Parts: sequence; C-alpha cells; structure tokens
Amino acid sequence: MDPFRITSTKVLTLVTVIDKQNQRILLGYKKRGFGAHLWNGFGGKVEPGETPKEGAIRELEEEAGITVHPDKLQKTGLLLFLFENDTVGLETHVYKAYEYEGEIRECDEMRPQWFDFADIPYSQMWPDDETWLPLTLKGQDPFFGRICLKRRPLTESASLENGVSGLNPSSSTASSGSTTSTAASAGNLSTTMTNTSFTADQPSNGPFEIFDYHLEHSLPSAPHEIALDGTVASYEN
Ligand SMILES: CNc1ncnc2c1ncn2[C@@H]1O[C@H](COP(=O)(O)OP(=O)(O)OP(=O)(O)O)[C@@H](O)[C@H]1O
Repeated sequence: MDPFRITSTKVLTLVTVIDKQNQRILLGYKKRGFGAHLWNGFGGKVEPGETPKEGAIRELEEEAGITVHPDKLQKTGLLLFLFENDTVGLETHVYKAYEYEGEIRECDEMRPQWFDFADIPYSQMWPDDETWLPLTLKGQDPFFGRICLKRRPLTESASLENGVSGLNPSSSTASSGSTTSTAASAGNLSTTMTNTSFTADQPSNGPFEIFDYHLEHSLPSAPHEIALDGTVASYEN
C-alpha cells in the first residue's frame, strides 16, 4: 500500500506578503497549533461556504491584522501536502500580495516580522518552504507541487522540545468527489527529490522531513487533475 495514498483533503491557505521595494517578505512566528514554533506565511483552514481566496484574506486579517483587496491577492501555487500513513492530504492554496492596508500587528497565534529575501529563516520553517517560496519570490509562478513528508527519526524529533505539534489540523472542510491520480501536465520546471536527509547539527524545522516532492510550473486546470486517490474542493485561480 502506498503510504502517501490519500482518501480526502483538507483545504488550507497560505499567504506571502511581499515588499518588493525593500526586497523583504512578511512571515509570522506560529506560537501555537499546527506548525507551532515555525516561521510561515499566514493562513489556515478554509471555512464552509468560503472560497479559498476569501479564507486567505480572512486569515491574513486575523493573524497579521492587515487587509488585502481580492484583486490584489494573486494565486502563486497549489500545494498538496501528503504525510506518510495519513490518508488526509492538505490541499493548500498559496497566494501572494504586494499591497495591503492596515497596520501589521501580533495576535495570540502569530508574531509577524519582515525578513529580507537574503535572510529568510528556512531552517526554522516547514522544510517544503525552501522548495517553493523561492519560486514565488522570483516570479516563477504559478506552480503546482505534490510534497510528501514523513516524521524524522524519533531520536532526532524527540530532542526537539519546540517541534511542530500535532499532525492534523482539525477541520470541517474535508471535501469529497472523484479520485484520480493524474498529475498536472508537465510545465517547464520539474523537480523531484527523494529521501532528503537532514544532518543532526542543522537547526530544526520541525518533526517532519521531506520524503519526496515534485514541483512544476503549471496549475492543474481542473480539480480532477489535482487529486491523487483523494479529493479536492473547488478550485479557483
Ligand atoms: C506540510 N507543510 C506545510 N508547509 C507550509 N505551510 C504549511 C504546511 N502545512 C500546513 N501549513 C500551513 O500552516 C497553517 C496551518 O493552519 P492552522 O493553524 O491549522 O489553521 P487555522 O488558523 O484555521 O487553525 P485554528 O483552528 O484557528 O488553530 C496554514 O497556513 C497552512 O497553509
């Protein structure tokens, strides 16, 4: 049995705010919950009745205190995160924004901070961020990614007192529908990596490591192209 086979997905969002003029991005330090103690973009679960874009705007407001007009929120990617021996995949709609309104503020879940493009703290981020965030920053988007993660060996993750907590974000937005295993059509980028290992002296980016990933420069044109023995909710550009 394929340990990365999924039967359903939860729909999540992730927003990168980019200050082009000063060549920096806004990240948030996650204080609790899924991905705690890692720096990440802003986002969360899409709520029932919301489109992914609406959910992304809401989460950005909740977590960073700022508002982005829907026309200014650009789709930069669609990432399917698969965890070993977990049949629920995370369908993550990734956006970027160059403009926002309001004052950036900290909340009980996230502590926002600007990072120069040259100083992005990848070693304290989800390990997959390093694979796709540079594409966003270089404008090599939109992209589609299928990223398989597995737990680090216990000895390593056991020592991570501040590791990522929890595997499954609780969500009521799991979708249902057809299942196919057709990957998106090939774009001009195709990257595959297998069994990445992390050395013990590397700073931690959580208890998961990348087992394998595939990224390409094309968004699936239809939901059935996204699913891999799983299901995908409404798809929007
Ligand atoms: C596996 N590799 C990953 N790489 C990069 N980012 C990842 C990720 N896996 C999840 N994420 C992001 O982590 C946030 C979790 O959101 P999460 O806190 O669970 O949602 P939400 O705020 O709705 O939760 P509450 O129920 O309010 O706590 C959300 O932005 C989601 O896109």
